[in-house]
Amino acid sequence: MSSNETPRGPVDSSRVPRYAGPATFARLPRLDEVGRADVAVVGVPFDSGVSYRPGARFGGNAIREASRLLRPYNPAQDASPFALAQVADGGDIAVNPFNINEAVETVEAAADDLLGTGARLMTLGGDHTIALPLLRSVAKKHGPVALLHFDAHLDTWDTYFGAEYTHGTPFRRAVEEGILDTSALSHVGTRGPLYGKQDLTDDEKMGFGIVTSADVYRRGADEVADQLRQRIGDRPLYISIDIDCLDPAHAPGTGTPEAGGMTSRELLEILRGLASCNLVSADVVEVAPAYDHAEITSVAASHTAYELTTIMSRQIAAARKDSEAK
Ligand SMILES: N=C(N)NCCCC(=O)O
Ligand SMILES: [Zn+2]
Ligand SMILES: [Zn+2]
Repeated sequence: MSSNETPRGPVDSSRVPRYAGPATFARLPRLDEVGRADVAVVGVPFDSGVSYRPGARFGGNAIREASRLLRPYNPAQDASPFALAQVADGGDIAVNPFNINEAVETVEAAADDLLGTGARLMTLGGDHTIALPLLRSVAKKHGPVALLHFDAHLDTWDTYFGAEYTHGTPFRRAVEEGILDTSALSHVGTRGPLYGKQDLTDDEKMGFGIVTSADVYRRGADEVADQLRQRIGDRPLYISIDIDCLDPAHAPGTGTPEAGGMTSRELLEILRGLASCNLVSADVVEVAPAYDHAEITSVAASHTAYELTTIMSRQIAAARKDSEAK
């Protein structure tokens, strides 16, 4: 979209019932209908990297279905994300479910193509394995990025059954590959049993800071967001959100649930507190709808993606305004 074109927004739900027609994210146009997008929402139906319950391959479409009720104005950020920038649904990246290495390559190549058009990515997973190829692609464009990782788990383990690419290992690979800015790495929402204390020592050596789920409860969302914002500064930021960062009460539909998690309100409030960060792309992963009830998890995931999309749209609009003023 050039600067003077009006973005094409969602279907008007006061004219076409919101439950009618095929679901795109937030009832937005498809990418092929608008040509190019400032923010491309893409699904990655891949769950061959999971260690426990499968089913996240259906997560992207469940989030799209649950996103039918999103409305165009976001009062929490005082912004209309789909009017500020062209946001469009780029459909799914077709990845090989039988060959993880090939799937990882396919995700990276598809992300390269989309980022090459100038779009930022809002990816709907899929299991957490896919964060690695997404980060590789983002780092090709921006250099090593700051990472904010919301998850019950560290996902910095080494291997499972000898496999390097799994949903428990993407961030160790990313650190090894030098694609993360190790001065600004944080996990948020971490909790639950580990294999040993060494897991934490290794993680700290990689450069991660940890805000546990109990820290969020004790200190509150605003203080946590302030601390994270200071650590991130103006570095290019990637946010990866494993929906299991939420308590199973708020996100039962996921593959490796852990008790004692954040509420969806806490997650959304922390994200809103990060609105001034330079968010270059983001993912929401690990929604496994077969374990969900009443779309609890996919509704939470759709609102999470909506906040992230709003942050990106606001920044795109602000950058456009800046460059027009010059
Ligand atoms: N990324 C997610 N959701 N889970 C990782 C769990 C790895 C394990 O089974 O130890
Ligand atoms: Zn997790
Ligand atoms: Zn994870």
